[in-house]
Amino acid sequence: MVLGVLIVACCVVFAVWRLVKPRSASPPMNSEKLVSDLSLSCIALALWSWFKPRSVKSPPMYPGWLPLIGHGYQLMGDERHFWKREKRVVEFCLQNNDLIEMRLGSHSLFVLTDPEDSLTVANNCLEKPYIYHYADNVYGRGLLTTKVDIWKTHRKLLNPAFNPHVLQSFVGEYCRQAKRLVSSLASEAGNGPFDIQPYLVPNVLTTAYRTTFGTKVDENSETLKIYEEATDKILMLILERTKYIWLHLPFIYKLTTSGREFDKRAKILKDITESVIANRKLQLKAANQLDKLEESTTEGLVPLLDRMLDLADKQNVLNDDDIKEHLDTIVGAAYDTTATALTFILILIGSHPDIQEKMYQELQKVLDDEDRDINKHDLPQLVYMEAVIKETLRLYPPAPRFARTSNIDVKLKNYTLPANSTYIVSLYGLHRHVMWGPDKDQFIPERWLDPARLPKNPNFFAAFCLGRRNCIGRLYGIMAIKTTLSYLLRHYRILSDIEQLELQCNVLIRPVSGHFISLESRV
Ligand code: HEM
Repeated sequence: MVLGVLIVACCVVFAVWRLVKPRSASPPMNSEKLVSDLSLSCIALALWSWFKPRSVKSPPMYPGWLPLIGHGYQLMGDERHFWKREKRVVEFCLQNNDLIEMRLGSHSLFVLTDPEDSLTVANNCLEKPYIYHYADNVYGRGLLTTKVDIWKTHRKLLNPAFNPHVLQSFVGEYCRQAKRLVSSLASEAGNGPFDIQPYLVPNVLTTAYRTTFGTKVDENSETLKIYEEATDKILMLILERTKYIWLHLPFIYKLTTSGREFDKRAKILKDITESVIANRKLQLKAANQLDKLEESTTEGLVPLLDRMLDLADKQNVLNDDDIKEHLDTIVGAAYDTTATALTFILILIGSHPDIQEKMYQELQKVLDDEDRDINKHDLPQLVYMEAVIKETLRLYPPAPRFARTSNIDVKLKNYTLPANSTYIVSLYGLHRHVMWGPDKDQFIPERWLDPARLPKNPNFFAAFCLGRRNCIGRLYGIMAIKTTLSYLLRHYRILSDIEQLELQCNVLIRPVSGHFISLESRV
């Protein structure tokens, strides 16, 4: 170790001296020298990262790390490869006392699957690490990525916009979109397996867009398509940047095609959202509606944009940029997660006809066998359906991990982790932990109806994240999913085969293809 430190120190001193030594009397530096200096610096860095002293009591290191790049090279490849790799890391973590170390470049990442340690990290490390800030010029001020001091104030301001009373006013919109989905799927019924994701994504996006922006947009609208494509591409580019460490440096990223593409797509989102905000302001001003907002009943849909404009108007707390980035974050965080959750639910109930039948019977009972719209009173009564949703999200949490950082050391059960590291809590791993019992890998919705079959702490169901910085849209998501499922189940029998399920991961995990879902008309 001492030898290592000495070698590194000598190399660094030599490299620095060669780079900075006065050259007035010497000939101009030629490219050969420059290359040799740079190579020397790289070797020094490599040696440093190789010999860098690890604390005596460090968690086990995931196998295969290399100097300079750490484990970065293992993440390269397509989205299937990425998920296979992540799953292997999680399995290694579960087998090694639920805490391991990895390196991205020379930066330490600690992967956790221990329930108590995960909760400690979730509650005490509220700051998001640098990888989240790759999204800064799109979502920077939004709740998901913003700095913790801003987050604390803004989360308090926005929490009321997601309370049950407000969300109940969205049920009419959830129904409208669910009915549209049912009719657009009619052509697939009885025609064998098909990919359902392309139906679900624009449908849920329309719901999210309308409840957030309030504009009358339908799912075939050109704006919505452009918005969806831009959001999709942005999420893909963020993941690409995370995987390839040379793209981490902002000045290099700016020069790449990906960097330019990112800026282009960010501008598209910005232009769409800014114009929606400006139009809405004009409309509301003309109708003098901001004043009437507080009197609004649960029946009328008051979009989140109006609530934010109201906050800006009355309390002068949010400016237009804040509002824009909050809205884009909410739509971005809402639609793909919810559509992916729905896809997994359909695959699972399509593979378990008995469970699907129980859901259908419960639904018919709640609706008194009537062919009527779902309302806000029906949703809480769909208890078995909620168990199915939770059990699906336990086995396949669409966002399979979250990351945090802290500028102070973090004390866990068996280790104290150094400040400024990145902590990755694997929600997928947490949900496959032995605390769920010997049947942890099986799909058993009934476990949610029997507290004895659940972990003692209900927070260990973490599909919507853990601790204080959890998902603000949890209830929104569950209500939208329940409404959509209610309409689908009443019209169709779903068939699928879980054995064929293969996963891939960009930011979310999702089926490689939804080709194995088929529908049979119930009427
Ligand atoms: C099944 C659906 C959903 C799942 C599985 C889900 C999951 C999550 C997870 C795991 C996080 C933490 C992410 C992180 O820290 O990296 C999160 C945060 C967030 N989600 Fe969701 N989400 C869902 C639906 C929604 C919906 C419908 C909305 C909005 C309408 C939403 C808005 C947000 C926002 C704004 C955050 C950031 C919260 C903060 O930091 O204060 N999500 N979600």
